[in-house]
Amino acid sequence: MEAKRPTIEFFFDILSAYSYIGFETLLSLDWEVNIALKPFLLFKVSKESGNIPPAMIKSKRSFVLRDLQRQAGHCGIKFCVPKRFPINTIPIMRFLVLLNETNRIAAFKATKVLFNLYWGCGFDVSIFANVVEKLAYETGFSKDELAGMYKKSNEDENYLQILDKNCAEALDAGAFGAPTMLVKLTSASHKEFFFGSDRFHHIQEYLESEQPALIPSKSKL
Ligand SMILES: N[C@@H](CCC(=O)N[C@@H](CS)C(=O)NCC(=O)O)C(=O)O
Repeated sequence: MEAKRPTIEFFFDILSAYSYIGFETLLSLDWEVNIALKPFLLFKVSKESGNIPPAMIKSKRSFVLRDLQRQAGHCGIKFCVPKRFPINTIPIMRFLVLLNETNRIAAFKATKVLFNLYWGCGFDVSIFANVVEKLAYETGFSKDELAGMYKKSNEDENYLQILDKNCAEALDAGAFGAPTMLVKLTSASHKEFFFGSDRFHHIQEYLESEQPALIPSKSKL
């Protein structure tokens, strides 16, 4: 009988460079876990937790830029500073919510495309025309279908509500930034909170504490 798998809920915003690194790292791990995408809004989570975004503190901003370049290089992830930052990611995050509700695999592919276009190539992903072609190529949807989904996600308030619900869920669990990960072991009744793209070794130890067999022995972070 197959072992039940733990779940990692990945809370992210395309605006967040460390979420980009966290997403790429998470996808590269061959852990036997379920991954649930949880699009949320970094600004809302920062504000409502009383945090100050790192880019607003001068010394932190210059460190963060160097840190991101070093960390992306260390992980073998393409990185560049986008021409426009910050951008309004609400419309594109609403679109990812819709996709995630209707086609999980396409949501993973679209998230990868959007992170890569913004943090890997520097394109302004808040302009749908800049991203639709690449999204169509990677997800298999036509450009018209994607444009229809984008329109629907930004007209139907249900998708904003899901985005807000994801923010509230993360905040309730103690979130103050991104990426936030909530890990649910199969035997646990609670979700364990982790913050940052640089804490996968902690998550690994946590997962191994329950079912070491789900983590290949070569998977040392
Ligand atoms: N050390 C973490 C830093 C993550 C980070 O700084 N994330 C930003 C958003 S891109 C944030 O939410 N910062 C809030 C904070 O550091 O309090 C990592 O490597 O991932």
